[in-house]
Amino acid sequence: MADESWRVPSLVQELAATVQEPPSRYLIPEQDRRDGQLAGAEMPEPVPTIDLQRLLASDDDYADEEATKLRSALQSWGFFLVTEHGIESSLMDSLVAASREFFRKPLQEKQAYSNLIEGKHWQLEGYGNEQVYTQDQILDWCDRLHLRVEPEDERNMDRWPGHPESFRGLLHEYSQSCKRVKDGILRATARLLELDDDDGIIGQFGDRGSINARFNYYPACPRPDLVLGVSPHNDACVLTLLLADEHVGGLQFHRDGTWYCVPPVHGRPLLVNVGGSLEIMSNGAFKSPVHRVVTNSQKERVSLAMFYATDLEKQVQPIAELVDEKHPARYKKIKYRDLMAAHYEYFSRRGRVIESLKV
Ligand SMILES: O=C(O)CCC(=O)C(=O)O
Ligand SMILES: [Fe+2]
Repeated sequence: MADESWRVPSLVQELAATVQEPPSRYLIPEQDRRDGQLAGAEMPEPVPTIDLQRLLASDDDYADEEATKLRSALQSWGFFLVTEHGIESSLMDSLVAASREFFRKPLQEKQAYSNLIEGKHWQLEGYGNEQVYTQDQILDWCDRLHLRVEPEDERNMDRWPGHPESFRGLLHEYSQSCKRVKDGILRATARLLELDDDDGIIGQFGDRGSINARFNYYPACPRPDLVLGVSPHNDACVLTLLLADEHVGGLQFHRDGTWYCVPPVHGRPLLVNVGGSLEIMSNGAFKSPVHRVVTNSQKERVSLAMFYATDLEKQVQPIAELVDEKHPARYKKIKYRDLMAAHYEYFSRRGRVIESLKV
């Protein structure tokens, strides 16, 4: 039988502890690292910042002012910070601390939550790496813990770390708190598109809209000039709420041919970005930004992305109210289940599925 061991690379945390140089499978193409390209540029303006309390205020003046900022952020960068989101920073701190504690556990303990069935068949959920499709796929300098949080009855509790003991409760509580933030932003976004308030974008999720939590763990890398923590991609979901590392930067967004660095921010704002599903639903009014993560040689980095997406069986397509003779659909429709599958396959060869859906 053919040797398929390339499908199961080592965990990056183990590599980081043992190698002087990243193995060749992690090295990005020469042309992508020439001239210090990985360093990225400073943003030409501060990261757009939306005050959620003002955005949702009953006082129209405040809300209008914030909505104008939201429109501008959505149309320019496709991402923004949300402050005054109402989530206790102590809850965020505790969850981040619990996830760090998990990643620091001995390998054997973490392997109990592996994303490999019988040590070889990859699945999305659990602790491990990205799916490896081909032998020449360039691998990311990152381990992750991916958990389905909603629908609640589809939680695979055997993949949720039991240690530290607080982990499960904290993730549950955090996901409940994030929902209000996500709903508030989507309502305001629907208003910008002049969609019906009640149905708007939220109505597009279907009965079994999903939340997936992804804890990313980037060990320090001996050669950050040669690898990426996460390869360029845009998220496939509707909206992502990212809790980024407070102290260690690395996230970069692509705009007009330049990579821009997002500096680490204190005070626990959430970084929100438009997912590919929302780009399709808005018929291209809002673009899903391409982003990547670079590593550094000094410090590990941890982030938590919450991906809000539709029911897997739901067709993702331009919202009917936004399409007419003058504004034809600019994207083909696709079932979310198929979009997800294509997303990961395209990602593995550094492509973007959304490009293939443009009419
Ligand atoms: O770690 C980050 O800051 C971003 C991670 C990311 O883009 C993702 O998980 O989709
Ligand atoms: Fe992402």
